[in-house]
Amino acid sequence: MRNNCGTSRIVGCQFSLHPMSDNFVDIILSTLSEVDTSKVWKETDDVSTCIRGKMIHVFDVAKAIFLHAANTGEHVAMNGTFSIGCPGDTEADAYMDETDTPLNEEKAKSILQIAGCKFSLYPMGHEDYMDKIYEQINLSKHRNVTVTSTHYATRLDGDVHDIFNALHESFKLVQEKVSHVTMTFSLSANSPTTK
Ligand SMILES: Cc1ncc(C[n+]2csc(CCO)c2C)c(N)n1
Repeated sequence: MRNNCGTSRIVGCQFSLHPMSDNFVDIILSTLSEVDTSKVWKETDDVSTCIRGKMIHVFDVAKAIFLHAANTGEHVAMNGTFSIGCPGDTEADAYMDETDTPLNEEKAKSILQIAGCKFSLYPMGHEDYMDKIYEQINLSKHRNVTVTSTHYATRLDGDVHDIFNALHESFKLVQEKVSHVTMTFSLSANSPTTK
């Protein structure tokens, strides 16, 4: 395989939560503490939060954080980047020995929330990268979300569980073929702007 730029299968997600509320500090901090992050490495600063570990837990935690924040009813935005196979990532502190049971699904599944999402896949160092991207955009159409193309991104509308499922599946399938992949996303819930 020519994609040998990374051997580790640590997944990371660097993201920021932006609640459009006077109460933003409480919403960010309580969300970060309410969600069970014990199966991922986590670091928060004034700009963003980074979580790292097994793919299943990184997606579980990212989804739960967005759902808990949106469940306040406030207009909440979340932007971030998922990454896998980054040559600079190290496995040492990445919680790679955890079992595969996601810790937040039980609580999160009862939260029903509609959202809009724009995502972009970046399969790194691959000549056929546009084919890899189109494959996933086409597959998204069968994942219970409305798919629209827009400049530099694909828009997904629907339930947050279905949106995260589509993001997770796209990311998982691409990294099986391309070692180093990043995926950016931008989510918005409870926006006063109708589409
Ligand atoms: C997920 C996430 N992590 C960190 C920040 C940065 N940040 C902005 S306000 C605030 C709370 C008070 O310091 C923090 C940590 C963010 N926006 N979203």
